[in-house]
Amino acid sequence: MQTIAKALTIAGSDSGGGAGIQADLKTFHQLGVYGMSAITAITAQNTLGVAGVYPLPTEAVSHQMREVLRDLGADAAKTGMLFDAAIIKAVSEEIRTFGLKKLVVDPVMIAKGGAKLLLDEAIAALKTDLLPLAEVVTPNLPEAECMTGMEIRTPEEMREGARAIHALGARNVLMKGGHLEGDTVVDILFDGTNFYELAHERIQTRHTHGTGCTFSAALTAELAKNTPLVGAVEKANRFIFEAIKTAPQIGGGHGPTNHWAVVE
Ligand SMILES: Nc1ncnc2c1ncn2[C@@H]1O[C@H](COP(=O)(O)OP(=O)(O)O)[C@@H](O)[C@H]1O
Ligand SMILES: Cc1ncc(COP(=O)(O)O)c(N)n1
Repeated sequence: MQTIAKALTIAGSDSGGGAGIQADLKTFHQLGVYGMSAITAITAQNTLGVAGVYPLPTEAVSHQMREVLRDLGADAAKTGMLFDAAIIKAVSEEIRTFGLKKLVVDPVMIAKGGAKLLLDEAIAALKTDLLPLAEVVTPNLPEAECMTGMEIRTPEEMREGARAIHALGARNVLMKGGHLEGDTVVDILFDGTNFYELAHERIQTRHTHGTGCTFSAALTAELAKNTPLVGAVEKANRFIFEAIKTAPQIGGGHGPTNHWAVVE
């Protein structure tokens, strides 16, 4: 009998359902992976923005991870919104204890509307505690700038930024290019030796809430299914493209993407 692949998301709850834990679980499910969660913070938000952030006690985060991992186990895991240094340290410790190898770190910092999902005091812990545990880290350009102190405005600067983030200890860096201008969106994967470019047409839309979460969840799901890294990144790239293209157009602001997207 074939056993089902399992993935764990360690992230914040988005009451609006388009980002965070909700986007991750929907994406895992759509890609045929059993989804589990450890919630770090509850946000009160919708497509117009984040109205409130309620972090959970550190022990509540560790406890969820321990209960899930000691019983069900996870073939891959991802982190999203972690909010503060204490949560990052607690999450890193559980990842080390359970020896989770296929870890995708989405270094969520600021929501599209501008709300802080990671405190400034947590950046150092993100770099020193969590990044060295990452199989892949998936920064967008502002996050990459924050982690490196570099200005990243061109594809060449994206490559330099990826090198600098790789030097912090992540085994692979997937630099997302959604924040650059142009008709084409280029994401760049760096494995420490080679660069791989993934390019697709830029879709003109305001419905991009949770794109980073959905992309990293798709990548995690593929890794859980044992898809090799480059193939997993390609599949996640196609999934987010299709999800943005067929977004359900709901809510008065930045609406969610289509978590029912189908890619071969
Ligand atoms: N307008 C768009 N058209 C097509 N793909 C997009 C668009 N915006 C983002 N993407 C894709 O969605 C993913 C997330 O991109 P990005 O916007 O850079 O990150 P974040 O959502 O973390 O800010 C990337 O893989 C990128 O290729
Ligand atoms: C709980 C939570 N986690 C992450 C995001 C980032 O969302 P986006 O990808 O739209 O910046 C969010 N808005 N809320």
